[in-house]
Formats: sequence, structure tokens, C-alpha cells
Amino acid sequence: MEAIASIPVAPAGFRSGFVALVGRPNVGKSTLFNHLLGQKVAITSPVAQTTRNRLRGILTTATAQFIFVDTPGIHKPHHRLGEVLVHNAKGVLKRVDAIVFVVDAASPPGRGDRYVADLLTTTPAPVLMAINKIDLLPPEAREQRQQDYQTLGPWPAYPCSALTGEGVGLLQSAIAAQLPLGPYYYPPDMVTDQPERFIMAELIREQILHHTREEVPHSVAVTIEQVQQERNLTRVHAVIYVERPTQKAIIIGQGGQLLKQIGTAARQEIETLIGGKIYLELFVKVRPRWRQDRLRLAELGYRIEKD
Ligand SMILES: Nc1nc2c(ncn2[C@@H]2O[C@H](COP(=O)(O)OP(=O)(O)OP(=O)(O)O)[C@@H](O)[C@H]2O)c(=O)[nH]1
Repeated sequence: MEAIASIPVAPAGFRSGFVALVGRPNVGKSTLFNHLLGQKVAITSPVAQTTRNRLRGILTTATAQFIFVDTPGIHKPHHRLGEVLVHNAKGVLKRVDAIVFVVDAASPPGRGDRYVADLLTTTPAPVLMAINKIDLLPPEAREQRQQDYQTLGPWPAYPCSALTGEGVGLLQSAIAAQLPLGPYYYPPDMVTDQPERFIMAELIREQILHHTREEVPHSVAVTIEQVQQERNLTRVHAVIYVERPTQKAIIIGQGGQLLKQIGTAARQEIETLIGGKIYLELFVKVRPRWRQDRLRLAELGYRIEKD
């Protein structure tokens, strides 16, 4: 109840609502999400399908409150985890006030984009198209690329770069204009509704993705087993789950070198997150076929959400 008591009454004309970022994997949804929030909440990586659980990020300005929902990249599922991701992403689309359809300007529209565009033709919420990564295109090619993408649907398009920030302000104002008049749903200074533990686990997973190659990433899950507050130090005990002993060996590396690098990088990210000293203990465990198993998915925190 305390959190509710600290929510002020919104001024007249205030707009607020839920905004979904959707798009095929790797178009830059998480990067855009972080840029809009001005803070690192979602992890990003060059490996497709980095985003797993639904994450909410809150941005409050003088005139509006946006609750951004980052969805996993939508694509045709190949295994149980894939199905859960797509099911959850579809569910989100039915419940939001606005949808930002993110596409990648670096390449022309493809099947993945059309798959998403088709889903959006039946959603009730207004759709805006963010043509992301325009920094990768020479200025003279942008107009043509925008036209290519506008064949996907009748939605207004906003060229932008989540990396440099170009065009993101305009996109943000356009989203605000689509939100209904409404209250503060969260306290104005709140940035995410995810518990710190979840973000810690994601920051560790992010470093694993950065430090390993294709064969490992999708087989990794991270759980935070224990967080102990000591005088000037927070002790974090985390477990990295993989599916095969070979993956365990890769993550640990020769003489434990790679795990050490992952740990150091993740520790620094977590210290920035919580603003204090961390002692991070990482363990690697093998759990065969965890991605195929509903129960284990649930145990590791991948929820199947109801429509
Ligand atoms: N040059 C450039 N790269 C970008 C931009 N936005 C994102 N990227 C890069 O594109 C890659 C994918 O970005 P993510 O934000 O993880 O993509 P995503 O759509 O969330 O991916 P999934 O989690 O797979 O759905 C990363 O390497 C980003 O650094 C951009 O505006 N310009």
C-alpha cells in the first residue's frame, strides 16, 4: 500500500498507458526500450532472441507516463521455449494502448517483418512503425527504405536510431499523442516493475551472451539463489544453468578464465545497478533439456501468461 500512497494525482490533460514494442528478433527493440527509458533495463546482444521474460519500463515526463512492455522477438517457434515467447508476445498486443512496430532499416522488409505485420492488422491499438538503425544507412538511401517498409501496412513511420538517439524524441512525442488521458499508474520516479534480482540475473546472462559463441546462448538460464546484505557489501549467489556438459566447459573456460571474465563484467554492471559493492559468486550447473520441459521453464521463471 505504501507505493500507492506515494503516487501523486496527475495534472489535467495528463496522458498515460501501456506501449508494446514488437518486431522480429534483433531489430533493436531492447536497445530502443533502454534509450526511451534513459537507463539500462533490458539486456541487449547481437544474438537474436535475447529477450525472454516480459519486462516493463516506466517513463514519466511532465505530461505523460509511458509503461513500455518489451516483448520477445516474434518468430515461428522451433521448441517449447520459442512457443512460450511467441504466445506471450501475442497476448501483450491485445492489452496495450499503443504498439510500436520496430523494424531494421539496415535490410529491406523480410518474411519475419511480414509475419509481425499480419498480427498487427487485427490488434485494436494504434500502431506506429519505428524504422530503427538508420545510422547504418547513408542519408540518400533512407527515403527509399522508408517507402519499402511502408508497404507493410498503413502505419505512420518514424525513422530513428536507438543507438545514437536520432529520431527517438519524435517517436516518443508521437507515442504520447496516442495515449489516452489517464492517471499515474506508477510513482513518477519508478523505472521498472521488475525486482532487482531479475535484472541482476539478466545482467549475468547478458555477459554470458557477450562472452560465448552461438552454441551456448539459448541454452542458458540464470537464477539468483541468494542475496545477502553485509556492511559495505552485497553478496550475490547466482547459478547458471546449461543443457550439456560441453556448454558448462565452454562457459567455465580454460582454468576458469572465461567464467572469471563473465563474473567481473557482470559484477560491474550489477554494481552500477544497485550503486554499491558486490561480491558475485557464480556456479554453473547442467540441466539436460530444460527448454523442452514446462515445469523447469516455470521453475526458472519463464512464465506462460494467460490471454
Ligand atoms: N547500428 C545500430 N545498431 C543497433 C541499433 N539498435 C540496436 N542495434 C543493435 O542491434 C542488435 C540487436 O539489438 P537488441 O536491442 O538486442 O534487439 P531486440 O530486437 O531486442 O532482439 P531480441 O531480443 O532478439 O528480440 C544489438 O547488437 C544492438 O546493439 C541502432 O539503432 N543502430
